[in-house]
Amino acid sequence: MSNVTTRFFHTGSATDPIRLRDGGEMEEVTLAYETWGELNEDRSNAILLFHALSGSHHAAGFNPDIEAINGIWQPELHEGWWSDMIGPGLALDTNRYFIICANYLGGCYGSSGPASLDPETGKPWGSRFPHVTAADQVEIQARLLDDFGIGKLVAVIGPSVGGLLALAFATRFPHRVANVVSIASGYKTTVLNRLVLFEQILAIENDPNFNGGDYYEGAPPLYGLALARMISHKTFVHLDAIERRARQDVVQPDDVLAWYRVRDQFQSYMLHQGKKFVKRFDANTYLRINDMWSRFDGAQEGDAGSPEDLFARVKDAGQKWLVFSIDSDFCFYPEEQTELVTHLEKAKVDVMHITVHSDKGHDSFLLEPNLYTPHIAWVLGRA
Ligand SMILES: CC(=O)SCCNC(=O)CCNC(=O)[C@H](O)C(C)(C)COP(=O)(O)OP(=O)(O)OC[C@H]1O[C@@H](n2cnc3c(N)ncnc32)[C@H](O)[C@@H]1OP(=O)(O)O
Ligand SMILES: N[C@@H](CCO)C(=O)O
Repeated sequence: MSNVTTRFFHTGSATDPIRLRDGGEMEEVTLAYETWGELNEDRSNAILLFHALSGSHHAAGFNPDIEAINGIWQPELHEGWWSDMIGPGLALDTNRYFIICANYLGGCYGSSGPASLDPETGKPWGSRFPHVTAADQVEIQARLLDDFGIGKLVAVIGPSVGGLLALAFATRFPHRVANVVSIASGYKTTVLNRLVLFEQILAIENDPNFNGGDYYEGAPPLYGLALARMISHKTFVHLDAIERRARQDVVQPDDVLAWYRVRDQFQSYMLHQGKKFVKRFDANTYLRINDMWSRFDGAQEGDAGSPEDLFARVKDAGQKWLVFSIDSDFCFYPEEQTELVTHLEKAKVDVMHITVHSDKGHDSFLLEPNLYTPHIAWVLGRA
């Protein structure tokens, strides 16, 4: 895949502000996004991809212009997170499809977010950046599709938190999408997941530099954000995988996070993940997306009275679903993922459920896309 560059979509105005479901209002919203492939003449070959928690719009190829939050070059930012999935002849075949991926609202990779400048003050939004729900996210991205003149999508695809957004899009705009691919995601965030996310909120908000979210003129809450990542990372990678991945030869014994000196390769590995993460991510963005994820309930996001009501509209629209669950997932537990399948089956929606057997855990979709490509290619091929 050749170089790609970030594009920007602007929407909203003083007379037509973006109204968010929690009451927030924004006069102008910017979405950073990338596209791959060509939109055909009747605009009928588009696929909308939703990225996960800390991902960006840069899903494939090499993008030289993604700026990390601290302005330091981060290799993992410039390489697409799904380059093995998107490209000529790949599952998301750019010879056939036009793929779009946007950095979600509240993000820190170019879309409007807490670290971006409030047009009214010329200063970073910080604590004043509004809370954004999954429904808000897909309403904004539907505007991006309108701007392209795209009516109905071939598919929406989302892994992890992106899978929640794919569900929200498919149920809020049931007639605007033919196929839905949900990967390692679910229907409703469980109490356990909300508690894990709550610990991450506490880690960030109790950082001495947090300053209520208004830290951009001083030292950022790196300790809290690193700790939040360390809490979450254990859910992204299968616990056995951590033992395999934590190498002895790169232990950094003098490495400390605040006051703590690592004692073994496992602590050193986890500390490294935290320290690596804070170079590319913003704490306020983490809190906004964490909040969106924590409160996710498919029926609520779709303004439906029940899952039955919600999926009845999916059935009526004739959507086809492909749901992947990962048997070693500690982030979206398999039972969370199968709950989605159960609702779809009860509504008699055309759904194919694939359980991926992987020793990698939740991030299997990042590390071994080859386990997913044949099924996705088949589903899209029948479109
Ligand atoms: C769909 C989306 O939008 S998601 C896109 C978001 N992108 C990501 O999440 C990418 C970041 N990756 C991850 O978070 C996931 O861990 C994975 C599973 C995708 C792989 O992460 P990686 O960090 O690439 O691999 P891994 O978890 O094995 O860690 C390897 C790193 O740990 C280091 N390491 C290994 N053992 C130790 C140790 N004992 N002490 C210190 N460092 C260690 C390695 O040197 C390596 O360092 P590097 O990352 O600087 O090269
Ligand atoms: N590890 C990936 C997937 C988590 O959902 C991320 O940080 O976005």
